[in-house]
Amino acid sequence: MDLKTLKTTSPLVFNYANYVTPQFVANVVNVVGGSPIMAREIAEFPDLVGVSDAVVINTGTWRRAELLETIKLAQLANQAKKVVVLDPVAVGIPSRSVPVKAVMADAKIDIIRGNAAEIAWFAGIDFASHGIDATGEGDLLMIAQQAAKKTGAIIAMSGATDVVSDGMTTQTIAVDVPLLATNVGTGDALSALIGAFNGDEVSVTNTVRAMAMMKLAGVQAAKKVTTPGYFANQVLDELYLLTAEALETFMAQEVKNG
Ligand SMILES: Nc1ncnc2c1ncn2[C@@H]1O[C@H](COP(=O)(O)OP(=O)(O)OP(=O)(O)O)[C@@H](O)[C@H]1O
Ligand SMILES: Cc1ncsc1CCO
Ligand SMILES: [Mg+2]
Repeated sequence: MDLKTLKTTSPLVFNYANYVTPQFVANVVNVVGGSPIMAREIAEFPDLVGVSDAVVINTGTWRRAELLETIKLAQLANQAKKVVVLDPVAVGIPSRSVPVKAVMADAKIDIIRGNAAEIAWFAGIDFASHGIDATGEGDLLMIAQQAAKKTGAIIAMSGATDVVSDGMTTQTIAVDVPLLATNVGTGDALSALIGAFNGDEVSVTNTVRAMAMMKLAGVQAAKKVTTPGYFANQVLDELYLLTAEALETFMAQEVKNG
């Protein structure tokens, strides 16, 4: 959906969130006009999936005791034909790949959003990382395309250059806003935003819209503040203020076909 539709229909985004950043994630969905809800109780999943437009599964603080529940959530979303976004935090660390492998084996993931190192793991390509951060260099377009082909999911790779690919169509946004990487949770929030924009239809364009929105909010915020604490709040304000017209103009200028 476009931003106008998002603001009028307010897609409900069910975040199976990590316990580090849920407040920021919920606020990002809220300020753009969506509606966030968080939950971990399996007894609630059928009801919550039923009323949701998107389900976003973040494995950042997974627990083995909750693994079957996580799989069940993805399956319920599949059955209800709700878009499923996976945020595979630090999946390159072997213990962190356990929930990702399990969910992908038993359910269909529509969109995977991660940094370059996380996406490279799906492509089977080495890429340096340090905990939750990507630190290496590589052929980003090729990595995103490979990951899309191997998983069958739309890949949303974030970083100084954002890359979105379904294996056939690949689009990039090469706009460097280093402050965007200073706030822990910007990526988690971006995954939720991707869920919101894909709530009516899963597509590369809707995924690029979400990536462009976060990037443009970062560009605008960086014009006003220069330190991380204020920046995180300014990003929320810019997301709140952004119009559908400004977003489409930014996309026309900055989204390139790869
Ligand atoms: N160096 C950078 N320059 C510009 N934008 C960046 C940069 N690094 C990240 N971003 C932007 O920050 C947002 C989050 O992407 P990032 O790759 O940092 O996710 P992440 O590593 O999963 O973050 P987190 O784990 O903190 O949630 C995206 O909108 C991305 O475009
Ligand atoms: C710091 C951190 N640790 C697990 S999840 C998370 C938030 C980044 O995704
Ligand atoms: Mg992350």
